[in-house]
Amino acid sequence: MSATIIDGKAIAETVRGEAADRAAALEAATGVKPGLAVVLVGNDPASEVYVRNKARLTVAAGMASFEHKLRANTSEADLIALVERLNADPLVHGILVQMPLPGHIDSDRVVLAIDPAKDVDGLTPANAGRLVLGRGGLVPCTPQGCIILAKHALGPDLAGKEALVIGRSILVGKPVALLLQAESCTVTMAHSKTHDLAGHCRRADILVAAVGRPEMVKGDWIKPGAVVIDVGINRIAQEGGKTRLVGDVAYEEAREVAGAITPVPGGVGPMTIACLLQNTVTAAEAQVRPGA
Ligand SMILES: Nc1nc2c(c(=O)[nH]1)N[C@@H](CN(C=O)c1ccc(C(=O)N[C@@H](CCC(=O)O)C(=O)O)cc1)CN2
Ligand SMILES: [Mg+2]
Repeated sequence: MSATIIDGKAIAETVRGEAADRAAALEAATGVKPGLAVVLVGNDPASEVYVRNKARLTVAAGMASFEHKLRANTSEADLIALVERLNADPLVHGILVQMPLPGHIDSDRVVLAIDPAKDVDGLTPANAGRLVLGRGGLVPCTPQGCIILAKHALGPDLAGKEALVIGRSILVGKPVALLLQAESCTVTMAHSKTHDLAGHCRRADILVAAVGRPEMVKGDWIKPGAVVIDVGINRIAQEGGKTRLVGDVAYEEAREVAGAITPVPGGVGPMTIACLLQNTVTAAEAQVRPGA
């Protein structure tokens, strides 16, 4: 049996369309155009591409985009001063500081400076706390994307499913585990110290791999019919000096066993920006109509 391929590109297009409709409705009703500020420090080539795509898709969704590109040697104090200016700017409803930051900057201190109402990455302690408590707030983008993709494969009710999350990062592993728990899944979090990872994988109806290790999850680790959500984006060298993108799952093997699987590229990645646009509209709506 060959798995259904979950088309993240097409699903992301639909989600971006919904964000564009909500942005247009907000502007028509209030005159306020949602605005997203993206801050990039340094010239990491992958980050430059992501930031460029964020700006392009923000404008395409009818929102305002503000790009701030800072030199790699920008001080932490200057970066925080920019974040504070963006917090106070009424045209900016969402602020995103592209990760990773250069090593001399403490990303925790920078994230802490972001107004939680504008924290469209959902990374501030206030929003992370709300997620733990199940009290709404802005939710990290990639984890939201993972849930949307899982529901495309399984339908809207994930209750009772065995879910395994490999990886415990603040950006993906921890929040996706909380979101799966909120969907009434039975959630296990695996990481580098987990014993018998393959055995845990074989019990999972939903497997989320977010570990950053190319093709680590093998086909024979997967429960037949499981939904596999591959968050990994690993660039590996090929013959002739070329590179190829692969996920954390050995795709060709896994698709023979899984019921549904996300490809890399074209799976989770496009959902990250689509959910960012949704969060930007959500943040703008809340700032324009507080308490609504
Ligand atoms: N502040 C943040 N920094 C980072 C985040 C984030 O959510 N917030 N996530 C990643 C990077 N990222 C967005 O910022 C991102 C990664 C990948 C994609 C994507 O569409 N990937 C494509 C493949 C792209 C390629 O060829 O390299 C895909 O998977 O199809 C979008 C956004 C880390 N930093
Ligand atoms: Mg650092």
